[in-house]
Formats: sequence, structure tokens, C-alpha cells
Amino acid sequence: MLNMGGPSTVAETHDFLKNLFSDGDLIPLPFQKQLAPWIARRRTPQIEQQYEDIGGGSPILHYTQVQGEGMAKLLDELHPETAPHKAYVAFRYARPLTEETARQLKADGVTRAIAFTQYPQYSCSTTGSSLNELFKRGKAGELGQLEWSVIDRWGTHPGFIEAVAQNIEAALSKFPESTRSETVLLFSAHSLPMSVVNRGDPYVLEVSASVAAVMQRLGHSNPYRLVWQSQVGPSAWMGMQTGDALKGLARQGKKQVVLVPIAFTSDHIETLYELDLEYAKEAREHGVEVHRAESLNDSPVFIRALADIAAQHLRDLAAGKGPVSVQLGLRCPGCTNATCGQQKAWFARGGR
Ligand SMILES: C=CC1=C(C)c2cc3[nH]c(cc4nc(cc5[nH]c(cc1n2)c(C)c5CCC(=O)O)C(CCC(=O)O)=C4C)c(C)c3C=C
Ligand SMILES: [Fe+2]
Ligand SMILES: [Fe+2]
Repeated sequence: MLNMGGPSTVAETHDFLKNLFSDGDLIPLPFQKQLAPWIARRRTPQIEQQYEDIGGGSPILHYTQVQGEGMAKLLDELHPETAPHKAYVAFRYARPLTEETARQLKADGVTRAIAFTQYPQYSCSTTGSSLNELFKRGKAGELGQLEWSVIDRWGTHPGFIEAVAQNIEAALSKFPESTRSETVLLFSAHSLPMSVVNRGDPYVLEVSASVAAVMQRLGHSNPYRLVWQSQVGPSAWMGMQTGDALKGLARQGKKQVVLVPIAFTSDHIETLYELDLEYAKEAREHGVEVHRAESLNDSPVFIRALADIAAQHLRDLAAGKGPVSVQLGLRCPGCTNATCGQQKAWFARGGR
């Protein structure tokens, strides 16, 4: 289960940021080796305070473990031919890091593995970075004799869409029935730098497809927009920004909003701090009642969706389909990172 991870305790914040700013697939920096530790050190106090304010750390490891254990158990029933199944967590910037998990896979004598991204929608800066890291470890012989296949995206899977829709319905039910249909659904996803969007990264399109599928499932019961949050640094990022959108809606006299995180499957500072503590609070000061749809976290509907995605993948493999999706094979038209090409070829050969 591939994801970026987060600091489980406030004390782990610095190492998390150092790993994050050292990742050239996420943030390409000149003199990255020297600059990354410097930026991380400077940014640590502010981000530590945010993790402090949301209860002392990121819950992502806890929820990924709950999701993984639930998924593996269901998968034993859904696809007994390949049982027993076991979920391993491989985070990009926090423990357990990919290198730790690689050692564990080797020690356990695992021979067959699925690299299952936990980002619903594909971006080279998220899933692409995790796959590049796994590829580098594999090429260096750190993974043992493993045969790999990849689940690279699942942003319109009906089980995922159903789980999100149910959480929206629960949030909507907090508004009076008489005015419920006037509530604006404000889908919010982590933004991307325009430099990434403009090289042909598929994330913005795939997040939009998720939103369209959720709205179809809801029978277009409410007006909606997709907006973008958490941009960092001075460069241009995908907009409109979530905070500005809330202010604009307030100015236009909207009184009820449901905020919907759509590109991340468990709580993190972006939901618990930015959406709940910053934006929702500010909107309330402007007279807007805001409720947030819960993150998927330990949703049984979502855990069943993960198991269903994995089971379908295993059935496809048994039916002779290749180890990677057709779509994974296509690099961004503007991609100049040679590792991306090597990584895709390596996974297409089953990790050999
Ligand atoms: C699908 C989700 C995410 C995308 C896409 C994404 C792209 C992206 N992020 C940065 C820079 C930073 N992100 C940071 C934290 C962070 N990012 C995501 C998700 C996505 N990022 C999450 C869930 C988190 C927080 C983890 C948590 O537990 O809350 C940070 C660190 C925090 C900070 O310093 O503000 C940075 C920096 C870039 C540059 C980027 C696309 C290229
Ligand atoms: Fe980010
Ligand atoms: Fe790339």
C-alpha cells in the first residue's frame, strides 16, 4: 500500500519534511541535497504546530493499517486462489519507509506482490514518485526475488465513489431538510503546480472524473464545484483555491456548504487543520454554515472497495492481462525524467 505517509508523532515532523523536500519527483530543487534539509529545518516549527493542533501527529499510518488488514481479510474470501493475502505499508516520506518495507518483504520470503497505490487519482508527483522509489530499490536488489504487478489508479471505482457519496449524504443530513438542496458541495483536492499540470500530468483530469462520478451517484442533488488547496511556495498552482472559493460563495450569499476531500483517503493536516480549523472557521465568520464530509478512514464501504479493486486485478492477471495498466505505460508528453520511462518498462516486465 503506497502512500506519502505522515509523521505519527510531532517529533517525526522534521524527518518527514526532510524526506519530502529531498524528493526530486515531487519538488525538483537546484542543489536538492543541500537545500532540502535547510528548507525542512525552516518549515518544521510551523508544521509541528499544525500536527500538535490536530492531536499530536498524522493518523495516516493507523488508518492505512486498518484499511490494509480489512482488505486482506476480505480478499481471502473474494479471491481464495491467491490466499493468504497480507498488506504491507510503504510510505514515501515517513515510517515505514519503502526501504524498511523492502527489508521486511525480503525477510518474510514474499515472492509475489502488488504495488497498490493509495492515491485514488494518478499524478507523477505522488503515485509516480512511489513507483520510481520502488523501482530504484528493486533494481538495487533490495526487494529480493519478487514478481510485481501494479494498481496505479482507481478514482472512478464504484465502491470508492459510493463510500465518498455516503459521507457526503451524512454531512448533508446535518442541514435542515427545507434548505438541504441549496447546500453547495465544495470538492477540495490538493493542488498541483502549473508546471506539473502543463507537462501533461493526468491528476487534474482524474480528480475531475471522480467528482463527476460522485455527482452522478448523488443524482446531481446539489450544486457543486471542484477547487484546490494546500499550494506551497511562490510559483503558479492549479486554482481556484479552496479558501478563496469559500469567501466568494459567502460574498454571493450562500449560507450552506459541505466540504468534500476527494483526493486523499484518510485524515491529514489538509483536512483536520486546513479545512476544519482554517477554512471552515473563516467561512463561519462570514455567516456560512460549513460541514465537512468525513475522510474515508475506516469506512467499511471503502475497505470493501479496496478489496474489490485488488480482487479484480488478480482476476485480470489470471485471465492473461499484463502486470500494469495500459495507461501506466504512457509517460506525460512533457516528462523529461528518465527514471519514469525505466520504471514503467521495469514494472511492465513484472519487476525484472
Ligand atoms: C493527492 C494528494 C497530494 C498531491 C497531488 C500533492 C502534491 C504536492 N505536494 C507538494 C508539497 C507538499 N505537500 C505537503 C504535504 C502533503 N501533501 C499531501 C498530498 C498531496 N500532495 C498531503 C496529504 C500532505 C500532508 C500530510 C499530512 O499528514 O497531512 C507538504 C508538507 C507540508 C507543508 O510543508 O506544507 C509539502 C511541502 C507539492 C510540491 C506537490 C506537487 C508537485
Ligand atoms: Fe502535498
Ligand atoms: Fe514523469
